Amino acid sequence: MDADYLPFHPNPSKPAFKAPAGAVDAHCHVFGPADKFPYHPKRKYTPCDASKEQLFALRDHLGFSRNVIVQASCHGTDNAALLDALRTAGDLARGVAVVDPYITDEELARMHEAGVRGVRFNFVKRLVDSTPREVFLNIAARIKKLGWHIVVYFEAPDLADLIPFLKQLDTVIVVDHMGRPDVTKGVEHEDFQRFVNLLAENTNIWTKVSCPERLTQQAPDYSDVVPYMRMLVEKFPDRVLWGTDWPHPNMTSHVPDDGQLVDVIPEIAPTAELQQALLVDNPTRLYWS
Ligand SMILES: O=C(O)/C=C(\C=C(/O)C(=O)O)C(=O)O
Repeated sequence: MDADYLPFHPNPSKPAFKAPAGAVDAHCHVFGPADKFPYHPKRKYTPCDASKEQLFALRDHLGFSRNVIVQASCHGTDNAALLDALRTAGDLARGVAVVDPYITDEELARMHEAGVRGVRFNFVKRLVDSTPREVFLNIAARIKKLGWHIVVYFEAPDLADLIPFLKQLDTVIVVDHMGRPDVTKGVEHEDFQRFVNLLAENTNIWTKVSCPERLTQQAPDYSDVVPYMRMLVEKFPDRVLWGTDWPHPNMTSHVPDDGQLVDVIPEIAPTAELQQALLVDNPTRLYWS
């Protein structure tokens, strides 16, 4: 593992919040183990191993029922670790893969059979080299027949430039981590309002209200991120997802306590109805329908 990154919490607290039956951790990863599932040679970071067994034990510890496992850049387009975890979990997990344009229809079908229901387009420059937009459009066309959606990961300064591309995608689009707003600017700043307006004007665009641990300027207190998460839950209650982001790659400020992350949920989704939509109904509609 890269020396300057922190590992995941070895002993996360038991959350006080009781998740509703069927609750989904809709953004998490499996990494390695490297001796079985080596990391991609072109990766920009090397994480600590984080196994499917550890992920599923965390799911149970946090009182959740299901996972959506997302391919991370450290494994590139080698989805073997993801597919192995999906095949172990059966109906308790679904996946989001990263594919290249040369993938065969047979491999896509095998991924669907294993539980993959989307692909991820990563635009975060510290994580990946840039991919030509036409390559992504080609992949988007390839996955339509499978009914898959597209997860996108970008940082707030890149949003304005990405909007015309996003509008070319006629599937459901799920934005990771609220498009990573700069929480020092406030929810009314034009940058975050640009993101809010994008969802208001495009009902095919969803967002994960996740990663306060990455966005906060006052770790491990996440209160500066809660207003952003809550605004999106209240404005778009049927188009939000929540995830732990375990095992929290590339963290340097602190080691997030996954139990504490779960206990943020009632602050951002203050009613049982909002919690049901965020944790059960929305992920079920997108990944288990
Ligand atoms: O895990 C996350 O969602 C966030 C990060 C990494 C990735 O998503 C990835 O490597 O694909 C990050 O911000 O470093």
